[in-house]
Amino acid sequence: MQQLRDILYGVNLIQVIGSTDVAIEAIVFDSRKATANTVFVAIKGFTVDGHNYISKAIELGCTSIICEAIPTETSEGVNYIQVKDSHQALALMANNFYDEPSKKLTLVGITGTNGKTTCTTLLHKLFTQLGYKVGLLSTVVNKIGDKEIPSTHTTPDAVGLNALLAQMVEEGCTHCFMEVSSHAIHQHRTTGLDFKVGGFTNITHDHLDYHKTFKEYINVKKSFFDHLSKEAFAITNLDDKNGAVMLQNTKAKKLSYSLKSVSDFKAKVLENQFTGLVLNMNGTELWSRLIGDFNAYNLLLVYAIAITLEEDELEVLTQLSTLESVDGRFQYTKSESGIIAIVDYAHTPDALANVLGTINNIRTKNETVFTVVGCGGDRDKTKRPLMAGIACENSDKVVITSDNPRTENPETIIEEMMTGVEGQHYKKTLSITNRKEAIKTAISMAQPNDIILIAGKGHETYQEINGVKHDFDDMAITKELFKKLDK
Ligand SMILES: CC(=O)N[C@H]1[C@@H](OP(=O)(O)OP(=O)(O)OC[C@H]2O[C@@H](n3ccc(=O)[nH]c3=O)[C@H](O)[C@@H]2O)O[C@H](CO)[C@@H](O)[C@@H]1O[C@H](C)C(=O)N[C@@H](C)C(=O)N[C@H](CCC(=O)O)C(=O)O
Ligand SMILES: Nc1ncnc2c1ncn2[C@@H]1O[C@H](COP(=O)(O)OP(=O)(O)OP(=O)(O)O)[C@@H](O)[C@H]1O
Ligand SMILES: N[C@H](CCC[C@H](N)C(=O)O)C(=O)O
Ligand SMILES: [Mg+2]
Repeated sequence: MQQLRDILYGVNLIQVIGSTDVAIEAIVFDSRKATANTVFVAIKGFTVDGHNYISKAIELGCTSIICEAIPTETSEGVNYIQVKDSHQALALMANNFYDEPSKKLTLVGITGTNGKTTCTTLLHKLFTQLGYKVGLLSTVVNKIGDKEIPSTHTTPDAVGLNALLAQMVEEGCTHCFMEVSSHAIHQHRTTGLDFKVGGFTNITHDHLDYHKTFKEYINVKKSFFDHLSKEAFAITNLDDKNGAVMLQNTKAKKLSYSLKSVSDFKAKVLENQFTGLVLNMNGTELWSRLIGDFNAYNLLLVYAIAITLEEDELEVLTQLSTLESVDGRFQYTKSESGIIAIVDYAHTPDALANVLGTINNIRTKNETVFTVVGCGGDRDKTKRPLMAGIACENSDKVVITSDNPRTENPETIIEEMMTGVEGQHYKKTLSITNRKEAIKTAISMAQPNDIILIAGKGHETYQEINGVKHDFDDMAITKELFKKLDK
């Protein structure tokens, strides 16, 4: 049990009605989880206002409420603490409640539109191989050492986040590598954390449903660096148009990486094939199994962070060259007959164009490029025709199929995708609703050296149809089909 007054340390208080001398067992921000020994933080959300649920929390026995506005009718025996910003209060309280776990390990945060999962996962693998027990907070999975904890968000909520960091500390982790999403920065999920390193990958148009303008999206990402301490390191990508802007107002020690301009950490792509990359990494040759130009940036940022954290350069380079691709991120496999398959999580028009751009960059012009792609149900419908159009423009043959139909009719989704296929592209397009059949068909049509991109589901291990998650793993299915083919 902790005293409420102690966990309010650093929070901008406006007024206290009642007392802060109360023992607290947990912080909750969902009234449904409130009990007698919890403090309920009322948050104005996008769907509802948590302030409307204060009375519900009290009904469940809660006697301490943090809010931005004191209710007009207050209850006897309840402590109301008015704060300027509930989101911020929640994060600072969570930090205090768990005794500032971020200060007890080396916390590294990666932000940017693309590459966060890849870089944090590579860092987790690298530091594990360097002999440390380390934590990972990512879109795909959270990890404490090798122990996996399912992940629901790219960046967990402030309470869950500090709880996981505390668990990492307790279980002996020396470092934690985490993805910092723009939503998380905006919602103060990472406020108050003591980052030792902040890394920036890149920024392109994304999440504009949330951030409204690109300028606002840039400013939100930049505010992560604005809040780093002067003891921290901020590492940016100078090849990104907005890379320098990110560090404009940071107090942290500024570092940069680039493939194209003068910077603290430099790399050059010497070879870029489906078998991997050969890079000149700050003067030393490095072979990597990761594929595509963009992975040169990811490897360079990972290297820069390891060197900044004073790891031995030779050891870092040796271990880096053993790392394999991250699940569902440009993941490569090849049949015995020589058909290449790439599984990638690209589920937006921009990501699909990027992945196909990378494939077309590496291919020699003799092979056929197949794309197997679908779009998720109950999600943005405007992307459907765009993704089909992009698949057709950038590949030789396209199999339009299902992703996670969720509650929608998969055939309707496919029809909507097909509206984006222009007349001259019809003859290269097939539609097969069953995703496994679609992959099988592409494989049956492919010749040795042809390339099949299976896009949209990446690391996902299920296909959600009408509320039921059926086992489904693009890579496992592809390998199984390859095996049958090779028999
Ligand atoms: C848009 C967004 O980020 N929404 C997040 C937000 O939800 P919200 O604002 O809609 O919450 P709300 O339903 O209006 O409720 C407001 C408050 O009232 C409370 N409430 C509600 C009902 C009730 O009976 N009692 C009660 O107390 C809620 O617990 C909440 O505190 O706050 C919730 C609680 O923390 C989050 O779970 C939720 O994430 C949703 C599920 C989500 O999908 N978020 C995505 C967009 C997201 O965060 N993505 C990024 C990465 C994206 C990427 O890079 O691809 C991520 O970091 O995962
Ligand atoms: N540095 C990069 N630049 C551009 N594209 C990248 C980069 N790294 C990975 N990608 C591609 O972008 C997609 C997303 O990669 P990744 O999952 O690492 O990014 P993320 O930032 O974690 O995304 P999310 O917002 O989904 O969490 C993948 O399709 C991958 O192939
Ligand atoms: N986390 C995102 C990714 C979707 C990936 C794609 N496979 C789909 O189901 O649409 C979402 O749920 O919108
Ligand atoms: Mg991610």
